[in-house]
Amino acid sequence: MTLQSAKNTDKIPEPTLRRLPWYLSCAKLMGEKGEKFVSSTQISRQINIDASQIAKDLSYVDITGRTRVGYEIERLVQVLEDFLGFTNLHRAYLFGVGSLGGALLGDSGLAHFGLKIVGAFDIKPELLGTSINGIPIYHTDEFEARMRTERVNIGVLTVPISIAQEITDKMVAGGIKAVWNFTPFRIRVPEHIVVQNTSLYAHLAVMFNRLNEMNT
Ligand SMILES: NC(=O)c1ccc[n+]([C@@H]2O[C@H](COP(=O)([O-])OP(=O)(O)OC[C@H]3O[C@@H](n4cnc5c(N)ncnc54)[C@H](O)[C@@H]3O)[C@@H](O)[C@H]2O)c1
Repeated sequence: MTLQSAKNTDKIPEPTLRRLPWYLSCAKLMGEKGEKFVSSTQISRQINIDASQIAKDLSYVDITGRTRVGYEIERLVQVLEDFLGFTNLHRAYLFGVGSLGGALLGDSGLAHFGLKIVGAFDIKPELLGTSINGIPIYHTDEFEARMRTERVNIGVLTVPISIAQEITDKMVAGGIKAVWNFTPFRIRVPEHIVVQNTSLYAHLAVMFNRLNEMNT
């Protein structure tokens, strides 16, 4: 008997997509410890998410668990990495090499999650012609020309808020298909462009709120 044999073909919900990387990290860690199988109950204990929720989430990916033993770790890791798009590197450009943009360029972890930043753009003369973590920095005016020769479809936006829309428009006109927006500005894009807004501060607000709840 299998834990679940039929793959769920419904559109995958966003919360599920956000939880899958947690399962991946957990499975990897257990694999490194020499385990061969992992059950949803074991994952549940590690990351404090309901086991039935984990089994439901995993029904969206092409993996079948076995009663009592669970999922084969090696296969689970491979299937999740493929499903999440972490195995084929997505090429990206970054705009705005300031304190946040510079830190992102320095983060080799992004490549492990499938994002390879192949170039960055800024306007500060002292940055041009230099590189961070092997990633070259060019003048923003060079973007269109570079887009014609490099296959890049993601733009990471870390410019000042005042020019967030202007740079987004430039990216889209140049052929960028998805924008990872770190600015607090709600950028407007045509329908076929994917936007992911990310804010560290939003998580901070959740933490403060929970902290207050705990201490009242
Ligand atoms: N999402 C988050 O959690 C988070 C965290 C920190 C900062 N931010 C946002 O990220 C953005 C950058 O913040 P920061 O602290 O790194 O600012 P910063 O001032 O250190 O960096 C901005 C960089 O953009 C460059 N720039 C200016 N005009 C440009 C252009 N036309 N083309 C390319 N680059 C240009 C500047 O020269 C500078 O290097 C801001 O919008 C900020 O609000 C978001």
